[in-house]
Amino acid sequence: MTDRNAKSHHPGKEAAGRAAAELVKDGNIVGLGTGSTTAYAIKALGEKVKKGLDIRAVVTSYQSEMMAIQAGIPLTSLAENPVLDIAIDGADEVDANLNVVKGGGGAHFREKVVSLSANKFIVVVDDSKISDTISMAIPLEVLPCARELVQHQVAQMGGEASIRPASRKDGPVISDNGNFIMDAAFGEVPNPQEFADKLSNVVGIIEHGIFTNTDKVYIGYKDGKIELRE
Ligand SMILES: O=C[C@H](O)[C@H](O)[C@H](O)COP(=O)(O)O
Repeated sequence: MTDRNAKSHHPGKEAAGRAAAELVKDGNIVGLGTGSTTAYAIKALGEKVKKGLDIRAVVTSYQSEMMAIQAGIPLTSLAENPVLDIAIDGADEVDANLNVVKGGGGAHFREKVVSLSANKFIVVVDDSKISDTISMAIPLEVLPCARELVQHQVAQMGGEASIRPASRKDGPVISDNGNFIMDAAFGEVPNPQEFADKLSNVVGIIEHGIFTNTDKVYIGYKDGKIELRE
């Protein structure tokens, strides 16, 4: 997993984020994901809004809310706009069939709600996120009182779920929705759709980090070049 607190400029992430921002059209309602790569898309959209682009955005976290406000992007909600034209978001791992794993920042629940509300779901990553097959531990948002039950059910599926420790406080990472974030290691996940369905049946998991609804992925490289997969 990348260093989430790294503040240094990342040309690959910037190239991918800016490329996705180019897809946004005047009048669009836009879903804004969370994380360091989406941050570049939010910045680029803010620059376009200052030049007259008329959009409204639905955020996926306190982080993207703060970034959008700072960038001057007008906000709306799914209550007011249940169907979004486009959602742009980062990912932690992308497989050869554009299945992605998200939730390295614990925001995948609202990110999934927003991505499934959008007509187009665009993923932005740097090339370090690409792999043939999903193999990272899958982030889970878990109801706190169900943590032991979730660990037990994940073990029955052949995995091992652990509570994600917070880095600047004692105890677990608490999501923006007030739940625990756990990470479940299963090794390689060769059939993400089937596996996602199984995880959705685990009682106590509010949402898992496997997304199978990606339309396009922009991959940014260190030299600023971009690759589009769709
Ligand atoms: O929970 C966090 C989100 O799913 C992020 O979009 C994902 O972790 C990728 O973040 P980054 O672009 O910072 O690597």
